This record gives sequence, structure tokens and C-alpha cells, in this order.
Amino acid sequence: MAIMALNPLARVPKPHLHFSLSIPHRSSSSSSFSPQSILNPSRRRRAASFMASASLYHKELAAAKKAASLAARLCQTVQKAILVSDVQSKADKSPVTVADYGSQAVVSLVLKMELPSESFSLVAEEDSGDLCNDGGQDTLKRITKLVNDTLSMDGTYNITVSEEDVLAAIDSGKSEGGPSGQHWVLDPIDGTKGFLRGDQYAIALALLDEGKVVLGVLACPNLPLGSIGNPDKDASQNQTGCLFSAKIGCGTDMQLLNGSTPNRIHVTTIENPADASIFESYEAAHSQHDLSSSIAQKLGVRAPPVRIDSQAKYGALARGDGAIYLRFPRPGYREKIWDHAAGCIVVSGGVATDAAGNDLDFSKGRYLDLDTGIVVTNKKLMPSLLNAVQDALKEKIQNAALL
Ligand SMILES: Nc1ncnc2c1ncn2[C@@H]1O[C@H](COP(=O)(O)O)[C@@H](OP(=O)(O)O)[C@H]1O
Ligand SMILES: [Mg+2]
Ligand SMILES: [Mg+2]
Ligand SMILES: [Mg+2]
Repeated sequence: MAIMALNPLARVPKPHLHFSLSIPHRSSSSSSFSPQSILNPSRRRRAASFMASASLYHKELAAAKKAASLAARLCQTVQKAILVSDVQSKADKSPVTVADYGSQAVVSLVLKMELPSESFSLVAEEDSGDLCNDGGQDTLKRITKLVNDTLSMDGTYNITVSEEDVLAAIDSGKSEGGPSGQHWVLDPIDGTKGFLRGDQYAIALALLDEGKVVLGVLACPNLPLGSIGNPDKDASQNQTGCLFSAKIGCGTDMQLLNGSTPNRIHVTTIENPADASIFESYEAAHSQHDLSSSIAQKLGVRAPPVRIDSQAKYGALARGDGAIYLRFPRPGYREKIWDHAAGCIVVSGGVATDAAGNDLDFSKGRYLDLDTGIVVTNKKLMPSLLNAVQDALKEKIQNAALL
């Protein structure tokens, strides 16, 4: 049991409630003694709410950690020796690899096996369309082998899946999500371009309940255990592979992907914007870097921006590696919920809004409807950040009108 608690790949444990109350001494002659009977009503309500939040989504979070950790193993196997034939281009010209498909199949299969009694709805990035076209057969064979090898590595599943099972698992991600019921939200590899470069990427999995993100997991196989904003000498830089997990109202934990005790992490507490460091996309096509520079200048930020692929940015922010994440796609780009759902809850002590300061709304289906961009920081810095964002946006429009 001790080992299971440390390893995200262990069988999903039953909820354990560590719940202690100070109970006044009662004479042993009392026959009707019970802790509940001696609590006053308000303490009883608080105790009940504590017990409810501790057990709420407990088994779902454990299943999500296990699914994302196994998917991360598949991705690491592929990244170590990627073949030219492992990479394809989607209709929108973005890359997709056997690892994106394999990761999606593994997460879908593991969630269904770990939570057999729950109804299953998954909103995920990939679909099997291109694998069913002419020429997709060899790729599908390779993905199926990767999925079976990964499931058998775990040692707790005694199954072999067929190519049809893999196609069905991938296509179970076609749900539209929405404001009612529960929906899993998955980006099987967020940052596919980073994955192909050998840089950062993340397996990002979240659960929506009645339109709200209630838990999230980010597996970041290439993220160092030590800070990326401020890499220093300490030995933790040599260890890579982080698993972030968060449950609504319960804070965020981080542990090593290959198993370690989860540690509670916190966003930075800095209040002076000049001390902030800013994270943004590595890919200039994904976010307007000139807008970030203009915002940094207005805030007086001294450090140069840190450019990282994927929702690893949210994970790094959640543990205080940096203070601000800025994302400004070109006009017309529509953000998808799987690119932000897990990240937003993982950065639990911070705030994520659009450029106008509105909360991100994950209840509208597969897309996020936003005003202009996404900004993330701690609660103290948000007001000055939003002012700087508005000024920079106005300035950019005025400058464009002058040209
Ligand atoms: N033109 C664009 N503008 C903004 N985001 C884009 C984009 N094209 C692709 N993306 C999204 O940017 C994500 C990667 O984010 P980042 O830049 O932070 O690494 C991609 O996720 P995938 O890699 O899962 O496709 C994709 O959804
Ligand atoms: Mg993609
Ligand atoms: Mg993505
Ligand atoms: Mg992706």
C-alpha cells in the first residue's frame, strides 16, 4: 500500500480520509458515545463538507493520473526513436504523430477500465479519420503495438487490444462536451511541435462537471524537477518528468512521473511586476510575441521571456517558476478546451482569464469563446497585468491604423 500511494501507475486506491477531531473526554460509562453526537451543528456541517470534498472525484483523479502517466510512457518510447513515417500532417497542416494517437487510445482505454461503472464522455483532439484512409494501415499497426506494449508494461491489465479497438478508443473522443454532465477533456500530446523538436510537451487530461473543470492532470515527461525560469545548480535539474495534479478546492501537487511522494506546490507570491518573469509559446505562430514584449515593457519586467511549448507552462507557473503566462493567437484563431482545461486547474492558486479579465468558460463545447487572448498570473498581479494588456492591445490597433 505504501508503494501504491507513491506511484501514479499503481492500481487506483480506495479513498482514504485523514480526518481527526479533538474529542472531549467522556466517561467510559456512557453507552451512546459517538463523535458526531458531541459536535455542535456548525462543526458537524464543516466536518461533513471536509469529508465530502476529500472524497469527491478521488477515484477519478487517481484514474486520470494513471492514464496520463501510462500515456507519457508511450510518448517517451516514441520520442526516443521517432521514425519519419511516425509523423503526418493533418488537414489544418498541423503535425500529428503515432504518439498523439497512441496516447489518446491509452488514456481512453485506461479511464474506461479504471472507472467501469461511470458513464463515459471524452472530448479529445484526435480522431481516426486519417488512419482509415489508404496508407493508414501500417501506421495503425504501429499504434496498436505501442498501445499493447504500454498496457502490458503496467502489469495490471491482462488485455490485448485489436486495431479496431484502437480506432474505437481514439474515436470515443468525439464528444461535444457542454454545460451538463461529466466530460473528460484530453490533449493526448499538447505541444506536438515541441515533442518533435525534443522539447517540452504534455499529456493534458481534465474532468468537466456541469461545465466546470473539477480536476486536472498534466504529465510533462521532459520538464525538469527544478525551476525552468531560474535554472540553478541544484541536482534536481538532472531529474526530469513531472506529474501535476489538482482537484477543485484542494490545491495542486507535483511528483516525479516515475513515482515519488506528491508535494504541494504554489504559485509565486511576488507582487512587484518588475520581478515577474513571463512565459509564452515557443512557436511565434501560436502567440504574438510583440504583444508580450509590449506588455512586459509596460509592467517594467526585467527578465527576458521564457519560451516553452505546451501546457508545461501552466505546470511551471503552478510551482512558481515564473509569474505570468501570456497567449495571444493571431485574430481568427479559436482556442480549444483541451489546450487549457487541465492547465487552468493545475495553476490553482493563480487566475486564468481572457484579455478582458473574463473567466475561461469550458461549458460551450469543444471551443473556448474568448476576448482576444489568455493571461494567467497570481491574484495580486492580475489587476496591473490586465491594465497593461488593455494598453498594449489599444496601442497595437492604433499603430496598425497609422500604417
Ligand atoms: N495558429 C495558432 N495559434 C494559436 N495556437 C495554435 C495555433 N496553431 C496551433 N495552436 C495550438 O497551440 C498548441 C500548442 O501550444 P503551445 O504553443 O503553447 O505549445 C497546439 O496544441 P497541439 O500541439 O496539441 O496541437 C495547438 O492546439
Ligand atoms: Mg495538434
Ligand atoms: Mg494542444
Ligand atoms: Mg495535441
